[in-house]
Amino acid sequence: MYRPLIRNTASHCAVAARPIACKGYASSATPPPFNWEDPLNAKSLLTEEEIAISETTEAYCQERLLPRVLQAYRDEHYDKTILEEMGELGLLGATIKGYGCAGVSNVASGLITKAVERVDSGYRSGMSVQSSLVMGAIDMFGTKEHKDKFLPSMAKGKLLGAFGLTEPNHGSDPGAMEAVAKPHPTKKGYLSLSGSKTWITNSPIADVLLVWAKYHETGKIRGFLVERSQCPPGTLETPAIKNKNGLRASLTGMIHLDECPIPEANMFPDVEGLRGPFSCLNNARYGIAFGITGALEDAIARARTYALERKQFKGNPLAKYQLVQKKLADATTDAAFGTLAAIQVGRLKDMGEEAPEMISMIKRQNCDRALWNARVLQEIFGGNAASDEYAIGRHVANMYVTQTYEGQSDIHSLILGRAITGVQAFC
Ligand SMILES: Cc1cc2nc3c(=O)[nH]c(=O)nc-3n(C[C@H](O)[C@H](O)[C@H](O)COP(=O)(O)OP(=O)(O)OC[C@H]3O[C@@H](n4cnc5c(N)ncnc54)[C@H](O)[C@@H]3O)c2cc1C
Repeated sequence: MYRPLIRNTASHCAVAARPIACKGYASSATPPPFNWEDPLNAKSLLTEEEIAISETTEAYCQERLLPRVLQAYRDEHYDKTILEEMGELGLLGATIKGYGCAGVSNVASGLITKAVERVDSGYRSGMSVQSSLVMGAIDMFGTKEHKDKFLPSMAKGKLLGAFGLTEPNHGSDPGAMEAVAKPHPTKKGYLSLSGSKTWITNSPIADVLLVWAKYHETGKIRGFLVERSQCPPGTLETPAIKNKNGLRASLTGMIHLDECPIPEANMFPDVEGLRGPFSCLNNARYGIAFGITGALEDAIARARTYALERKQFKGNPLAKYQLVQKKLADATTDAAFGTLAAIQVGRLKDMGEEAPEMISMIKRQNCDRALWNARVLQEIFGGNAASDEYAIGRHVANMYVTQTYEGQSDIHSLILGRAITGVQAFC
C-alpha cells in the first residue's frame, strides 16, 4: 500500500532550507558522479515533503499503472477506478486547501503529474482534467455551495469531471464559441444550455461537466456546471470519439447539449469572458509542462537500455556509436532543462508571481522538445519501434497530442510574441 500525501506545513512552500556548506571553489579532487537520470540535480531543489510525495507517486505509478497501460492503450480503454486510486492517495486537486485535498505546493503537484506521465500521458490527462480543469475551476470560481457539493467527492475520485471548451468550429479561437445559455422557456430559475463541444477528455464518463458558453444577456462567456444525473433524457449526449492515434489510454468524447435545463445557481457567479477558462488552463498547462518531462525521461531510459543491449557490427552495442550517443545526449539535456524550468515556474506560482506567458513558454518548450527528442530516440529501436511492446511509439503518439491540446505550440508562440513585441498576431 502507498501512504497518502501528508502535508508537512513547515516545508510546504519554500525551497528546502539547507545550511550552505562551503567547500571552496574547485576544491574537490573528485567531482560528484554524473547522474544521467537527474543530470542537473533537480532533486536538490526540492523540499523533503516534495521528495516524499514524488517517491510515493512514482511507486504507485510504476507498480499499479504501468502493468495496465499496454492493454488499456490497445483496447482504448480507461479504467475509471484509477481516479479512485489516485483519490485515495491524495493526488487529485492536490494543491487545493481543504475539502479533503492534500494542499501541497505547485512543485509537488508538478512532480505528481511527472510520475503519472512517466507511465502515460493519457493517464495524466484524465487526472489533470479532474484536478486542474474542473476541481481547480470550482475552487477558483465556484460558490461555497459548489465547493461543498462537488470537491470532497471529486477529491476521492468518486465523482468525475470534464471540461468543455473546444467546439467543432472553434478550437484555438474559443472566444468565438457558439454554445449559448438562455432563460429556460418553462422552468423558472433555470437556464437552457445548447451547443456542442468536441475532443473533451473524460466526457463519456463524467458526472459533472464544466461547460463554457455565452450568456444570453451579455454575450459573455460563463462557466456552467452540468450534472449528468439532473439532465432530462435527450438534453445531454456525450458520445466517445473512438479510434484515436494517441492518448488511447484516456477517454475522449463530445458533449451535445440540446436545450438542457441548468439551475441558474450552477453558473459560476463572478467570472466572465475568457479569463474563466484561461485561468484553469494555466494551471493545467503548468501540469503538462512538468508532466511531459516524465514521459521524455521514460523514453530516454528505454532507449538507453535498448542501446546497451542491442548489438550491431562486430558485436558492439548500439550505445557505442557516436550518433546514438548524441541522440541520448540531446534528449537528456532537454529533459533536465525542462525539469528545472518547471520547478522554477512552480516556485513562482507558489509565491503568486508567475506570469501566464511563463507557463506558455514552458508548455511550448517542454512539449516541443519532448516530441522532437522522443521521435529521434524512436530511431534507436529500429524495426522494433513499430511494436507497441517497446512503448516508444506510444509516447511519440501521445506527445503529438500534448503539443496540440491546451493551446497548440504555435498559439503559445503567438502569446509569447505578443508579450515580447506588444503586437497582437492572432488575427
Ligand atoms: C485527445 C485530446 C483531448 C482533448 N481534451 C480537451 C478537453 O478536455 N477540453 C477541451 O476543451 N478541449 C480538449 N481538446 C481540444 C484541444 O484543446 C484542441 O484540439 C486544440 O485547442 C486545438 O484546436 P483545434 O483542434 O480546433 O485546431 P485549430 O484551432 O483548427 O488549429 C489547427 C492548426 O492551426 C494553427 N492555428 C490556428 N490559429 C492560428 C493562428 N491564428 N496563427 C497561426 N496558426 C494558427 C494551430 O496552431 C494548429 O496547428 C483535446 C484534444 C485532443 C486531441
